Amino acid sequence: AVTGLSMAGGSVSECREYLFKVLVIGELGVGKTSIIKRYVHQLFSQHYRATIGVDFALKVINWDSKTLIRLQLWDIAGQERFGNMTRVYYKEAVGAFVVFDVTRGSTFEAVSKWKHDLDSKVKLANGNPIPSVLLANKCDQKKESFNSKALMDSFCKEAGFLGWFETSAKDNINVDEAAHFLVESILGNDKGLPYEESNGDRVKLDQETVAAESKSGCC
Ligand SMILES: Nc1nc2c(ncn2[C@@H]2O[C@H](COP(=O)(O)OP(=O)(O)OP(=O)(O)O)[C@@H](O)[C@H]2O)c(=O)[nH]1
Ligand SMILES: [Mg+2]
Repeated sequence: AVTGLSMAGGSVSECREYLFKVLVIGELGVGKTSIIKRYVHQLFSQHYRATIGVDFALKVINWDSKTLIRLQLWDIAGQERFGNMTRVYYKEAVGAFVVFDVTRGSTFEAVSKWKHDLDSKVKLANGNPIPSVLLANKCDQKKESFNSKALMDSFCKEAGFLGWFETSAKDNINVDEAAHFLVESILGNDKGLPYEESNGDRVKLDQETVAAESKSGCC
């Protein structure tokens, strides 16, 4: 199962491996856990079980022939509601999704608070806010209060989001696209990040995980 990596032989040293900690935040029940489950495991469940505290998931991405990205997704319970623990959870994150539910206007109104909580508690090494993307989730459903595209664009610009996507964890709409967009922005900020590691020993250590979680090895 590890042929992809073993065969690479001498060229392994040309690979780059990144570990990116990415936060998923937003109000109770907006679909944070569901989006992650869809993205990482291609699964969806109608059943709602509130996350307690924080959960984790790992997505290994063969970004291109020379780049392997390990995306560590931090699924933070909506019931944390920008409390004291969020400071601990946000530590060293390099990107974030803020999620709201298009069927519940109140969850959109809370977006600014989550964004403010994020920006006040975590920053890039250069002092800039970490890249963040807004997700308007449950777009398979009837929208209660959902702004026009133009309004969403200007809201994002004002609030400091890099962009926004209408997503559905249920119907698998825009989940991969949103993740790709965020990772691209994070990679654009990569210079000097402490999380970058060149391949080498690290790859050997992680061989089994990589082989288990991705269809083909990096490089
Ligand atoms: N129709 C529809 N339902 C969704 C979608 N995403 C999530 N749900 C449902 O919404 C409910 C809440 O989803 P969760 O993913 O548990 O929400 P959460 O944001 O993790 O909630 P907390 O952990 O409490 O913060 C569940 O019943 C899901 O099945 C979606 O895209 N479409
Ligand atoms: Mg959850």
